[in-house]
Amino acid sequence: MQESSRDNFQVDLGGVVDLLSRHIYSGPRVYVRELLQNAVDACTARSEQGEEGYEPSIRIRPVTKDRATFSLVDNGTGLTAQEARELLATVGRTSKRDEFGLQREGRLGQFGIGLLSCFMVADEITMVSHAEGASAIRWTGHADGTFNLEILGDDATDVIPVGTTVHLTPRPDERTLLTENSVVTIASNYGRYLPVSIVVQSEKNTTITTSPVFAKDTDQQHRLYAGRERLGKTPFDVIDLTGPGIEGVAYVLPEAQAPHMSRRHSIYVNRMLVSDGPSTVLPNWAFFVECEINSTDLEPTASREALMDDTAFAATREHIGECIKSWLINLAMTKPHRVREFTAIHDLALRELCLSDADLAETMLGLLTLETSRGRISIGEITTLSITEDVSLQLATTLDDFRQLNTIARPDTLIINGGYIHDSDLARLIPVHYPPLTVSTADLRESMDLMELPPLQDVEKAKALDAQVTDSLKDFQIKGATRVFEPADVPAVVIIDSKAQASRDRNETQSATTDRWADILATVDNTLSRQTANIPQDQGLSALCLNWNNSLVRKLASTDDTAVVSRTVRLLYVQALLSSKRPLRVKERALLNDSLADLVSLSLSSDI
Ligand SMILES: Nc1ncnc2c1ncn2[C@@H]1O[C@H](COP(=O)(O)OP(=O)(O)OP(=O)(O)O)[C@@H](O)[C@H]1O
Repeated sequence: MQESSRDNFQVDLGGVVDLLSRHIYSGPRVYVRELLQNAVDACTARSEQGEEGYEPSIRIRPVTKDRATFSLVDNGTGLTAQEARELLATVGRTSKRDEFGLQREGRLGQFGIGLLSCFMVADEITMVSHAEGASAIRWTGHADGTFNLEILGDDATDVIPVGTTVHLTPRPDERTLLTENSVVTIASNYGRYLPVSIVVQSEKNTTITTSPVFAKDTDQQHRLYAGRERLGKTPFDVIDLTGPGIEGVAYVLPEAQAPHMSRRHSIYVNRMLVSDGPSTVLPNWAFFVECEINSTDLEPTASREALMDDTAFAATREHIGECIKSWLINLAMTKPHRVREFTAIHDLALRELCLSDADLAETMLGLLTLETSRGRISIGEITTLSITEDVSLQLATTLDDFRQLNTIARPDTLIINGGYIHDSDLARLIPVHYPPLTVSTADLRESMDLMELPPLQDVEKAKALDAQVTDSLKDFQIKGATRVFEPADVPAVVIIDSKAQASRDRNETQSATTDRWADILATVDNTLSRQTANIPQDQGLSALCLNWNNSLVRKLASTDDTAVVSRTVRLLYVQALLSSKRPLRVKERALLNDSLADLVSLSLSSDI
């Protein structure tokens, strides 16, 4: 026969108390927060009873050289003996949840463990409490999981005001945390915006509570001042974040901010500080603000040091994002000069924002600037140019392509540099927000094909010159391609395709590195050369385009002295490389030196 029985789990109370008090919280300083929380909740409960003239208040008396005990006094509801037995002595039992297990509105606590945090600083917690109409009690809890409850007589009850006083006698190692300075600092940190007056009473009285910067009646001047206190500089502006279940401000940073640097955001729940550091409650792109918010919807975890990542969290995040975007749109509409200042400071953030939000892009895109073949101009100016001058917009997707295309751009084309972060994506938004404009991807080969050829009567001369260029520069795999382009004083431009560029880089590294690494690079280069061997030579895009408009080039085409042509071509190649801002490789530096030396000796021998 099978036997079965149902038993309760056995709980080692001392172990549970130790676990909860020492391991759920980040450190012992949170004992102040947990006591404040209980005191505020008790005052809130008493306020709800509608007693006339009731003024909630919390007073803290830190330890001093003459006072060995820390006390926190509230004039809240107090506890009856029955409640003390049930609520204080039962771990996990709380009065702050309703019959459905939901946290009561406006309460800070909900888990029934907060009081245990006091065991991090003291071995004993004593609570003297008096609830209206009941006898006062003295409850003492011990870290080993035991407690004493004493019901006080009428004489004592008569002189103890309604409310609760918690007494803690600190362990010597934690005493500092219960002295005046620490208590003021910790209480201000967590409780400065709490809705009940808190005063620390010691040699002097220090009022902890202050009106929150995000309170409805705080004017903008005061908010800017609070921002200066916090950031150390006056914020560019302060954005109001008030909405359903949330009150708050976002300080717009007055200086550029690296996107990867996380800012400190202070997040309060029911006016008690929960998180004071980087937070994902702000969208990633909002790295140009620092926030102070208070929510009635966000839910702290049991440690009260983090927030649950739930639907309220997502809604808060969305709300904050929307407020910041509306502020920007409003600024763009009403204060164009301010938005230009903002753009100058937080350019990168704005670029990211426009890419992630179509509404914002509709208003802000025109303000962003892009580098173009006509200099750095705003997208608004680019679109105006395109419409008024019938200029076609072409996007160079790499910096190198832009540099090359820039030199050969036709007057009816505007080349946009998409080589910097976000710029290609932003240029591609132009047709979306400014139809019917189009932006095509610029193609080096096509652009070269579109360049004008020399006039018919000069074609043969130009072809011969091209052959000489190809021969003079065969070591560099550059072919000659004489064309007609502006400006006439530029004799040559060099066009190098990305594969050729990669090979240039490998060759350079090969010549400057150790034998073993050079061997590896040589193998890579040979393999790649074999792979591209089937591509017809004339399809390679690396070319030196000589400018038939340039008198030196035309003179060169009429010279029979092949040595002079070869030297000049090599020099023109190096000059073109330098003016396209490409660094010279070892081989190219040698070529420059040799060509100059040749020219010097040529001119010396002609002098003799
Ligand atoms: N100062 C006080 N005045 C009246 N009742 C109190 C006071 N402090 C504690 N209590 C009672 O003791 C209960 C347990 O308190 P405890 O701090 O352990 O948990 P909690 O505040 O309910 O929840 P949490 O763990 O989230 O803080 C409370 O629910 C409350 O009913």
